[in-house]
Amino acid sequence: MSNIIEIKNISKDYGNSKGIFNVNISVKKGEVFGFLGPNGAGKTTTIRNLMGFTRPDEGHCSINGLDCYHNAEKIQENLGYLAGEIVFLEDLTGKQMLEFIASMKGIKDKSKMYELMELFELDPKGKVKKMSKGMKQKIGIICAFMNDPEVIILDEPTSGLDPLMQNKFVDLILEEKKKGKTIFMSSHIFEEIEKTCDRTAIIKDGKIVAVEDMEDLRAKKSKFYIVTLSSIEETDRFVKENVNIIERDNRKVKVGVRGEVLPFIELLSSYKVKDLDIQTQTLEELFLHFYGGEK
Ligand SMILES: Nc1ncnc2c1ncn2[C@@H]1O[C@H](COP(=O)(O)OP(=O)(O)OP(=O)(O)O)[C@@H](O)[C@H]1O
Repeated sequence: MSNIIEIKNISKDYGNSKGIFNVNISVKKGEVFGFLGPNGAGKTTTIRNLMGFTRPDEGHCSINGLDCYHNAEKIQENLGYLAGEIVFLEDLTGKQMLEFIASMKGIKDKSKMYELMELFELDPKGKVKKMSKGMKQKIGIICAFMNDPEVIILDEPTSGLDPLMQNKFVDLILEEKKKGKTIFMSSHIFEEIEKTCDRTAIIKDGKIVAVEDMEDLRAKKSKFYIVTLSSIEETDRFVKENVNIIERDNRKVKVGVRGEVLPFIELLSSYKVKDLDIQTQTLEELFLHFYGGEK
C-alpha cells in the first residue's frame, strides 16, 4: 500500500526546547492514524506543517506526493480539515456558516452536509456566537467531512463533545474508513483512538517516542483476575502456583494473565473460589509510561 501522507524528518524549533524535532510519520492509503500526546507535545505544530500553514525549519511533508507547503491550495481541494481552535464567523447562524463553507468549497451536492447535521443532531438555527463549545465542534466536524474528501486531518476532533456525540464521531470515522478514506487525527482520548485507529504515534516533548500497531497492542493487553479464595490456607497455596501475582490482600489475589486463558481457568477450578472479578488493561494504562516519567 502506498503512503498518502509523508512527514519526513520535520523540525520547527521555537527555542527553549519547544517545538517539534525530527518528526517522521507515514500514513498509508485507507489508514486511520492516531496522534497522541500530552498538552504542548507538538501535535498542533505537526498538523500545521502538514496543512502548509507553516514551513518546517528542516524536512518536508507531502500529501499524495505534493509538498504540503508549496502545494497547500491544490492539496486542500480534496482534503478535510478540522482545526484545534476553530475560527467562526460569529454573527452568522449555524446554517449560514455551513452554507458559506459549502459555497467556498464549491459543493453542489450538499447531501453529506445534511446527513451529518442529522447524525450529530445539530440545531443550526441559532447564531454561532451563542453556541456551546460542543455545538461549534459539531459544525467544525461537518465542515471537515461535507465535501466527502479522500484525506481528512483532524486536530482533537471530539474536544467539547459529550460521550453520546463522541460515540457518533467514532461511528463516522469507522464508516469513512470502510469507504477507504485516509484519516490522521490527534486526540487526548485513548478510547476513541483505540476504537478507530490502525496505528498510533505518540509524541512527547516534540519527539516521536513510539509508533504502535493497534492490533499488536490489543494482543499485548493483560487481563487481571481478582480471585477471592475461601480460606487463608487456600490462598497461601494459590500464591505458590506458577501464576503472575500482582498483589495479595488476605484472601483476595490479583493475577495478571496475558494471551491463553484456559490453563488459568483450569487452575482456578481446582480451588474453592468465593468471588471472581475481571479487569482488562486499558490502552491508557499501556500508554501512560510514555506520557509520564522516563520512557
Ligand atoms: N508560534 C509559536 N511560537 C512559540 N512557541 C510555540 C508556537 N506554537 C507552539 N509553540 C510551543 O510549542 C509546543 C508545542 O505546541 P503544540 O500546540 O503543537 O502542542 P499540542 O501537542 O498540540 O498541545 P495541546 O494538546 O495542548 O493542544 C508548546 O510548548 C507551545 O507552547
